[in-house]
Amino acid sequence: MANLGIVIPAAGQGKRMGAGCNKQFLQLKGQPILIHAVRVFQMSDYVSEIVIVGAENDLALIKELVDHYKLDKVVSVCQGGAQRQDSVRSGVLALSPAIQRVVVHDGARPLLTLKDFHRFLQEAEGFSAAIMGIQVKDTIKQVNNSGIVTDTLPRELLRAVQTPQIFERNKLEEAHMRAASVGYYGTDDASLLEWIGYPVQMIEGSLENIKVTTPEDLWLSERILAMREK
Ligand SMILES: Nc1ccn([C@@H]2O[C@H](COP(=O)(O)OP(=O)(O)OP(=O)(O)O)[C@@H](O)[C@H]2O)c(=O)n1
Ligand SMILES: C[C@](O)(CO)[C@H](O)COP(=O)(O)O
Repeated sequence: MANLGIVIPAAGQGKRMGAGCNKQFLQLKGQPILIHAVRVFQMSDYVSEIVIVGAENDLALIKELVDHYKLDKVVSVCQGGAQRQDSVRSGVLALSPAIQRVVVHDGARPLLTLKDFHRFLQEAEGFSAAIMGIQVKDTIKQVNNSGIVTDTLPRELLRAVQTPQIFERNKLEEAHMRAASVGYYGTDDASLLEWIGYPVQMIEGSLENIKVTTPEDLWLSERILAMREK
């Protein structure tokens, strides 16, 4: 399980947050969201290196934060691309050749605990690709372009997918390269392996491991952190 490489995509624009800056620099309990997201991997004995992928204009600030918070497992802060997938691809290529297993985790998911990460690693052992996801609580319907419901999907088979996602490095690289060569885009990394036909194992995630996407997620994140302090 040791010798893991971590890729943190953090090169988004945070448009849905509407903060006028990259949402990952907004503070949660006095520290940037991005730092919360990275720290869990800095603390894990299974992790040997971390790559953070940032937007061109954010690279200097990310490097300053890495120094300030003494994140000495961060081996590279590299430039991302137009889509999340382009950013992850750059990050994977920046890992050192010794890394055989890669974990991808959104820079906008600051609430993953070390305990949940280690449980995930344990349950992912033996699988070439595994992802965190949670059972959906609502009924999910499919609609057409006019908003007419075309299907009610079987809820027991549905999962809302999170990160971390773990992969054998050669399969992740292959999937990213093949997708890039034909311009195929997926909303997560696992979908690229699924597209090729590789199996991906689902592992139970955590309700608290939310992605900070819209302003109410910030409020919820503060509440979750406050609850953990009790
Ligand atoms: N070109 C991109 C787009 C997204 N991300 C990262 O992927 C994660 C998940 O993306 P999301 O929450 O959608 O972030 P944004 O793209 O910043 O949000 P929005 O779509 O609202 O602009 C974030 O950590 C984000 O920084 C990235 O590295 N490179
Ligand atoms: C990878 C992800 O966090 C899984 O839920 C999600 O798909 C990222 O999507 P986004 O549109 O870039 O937020």
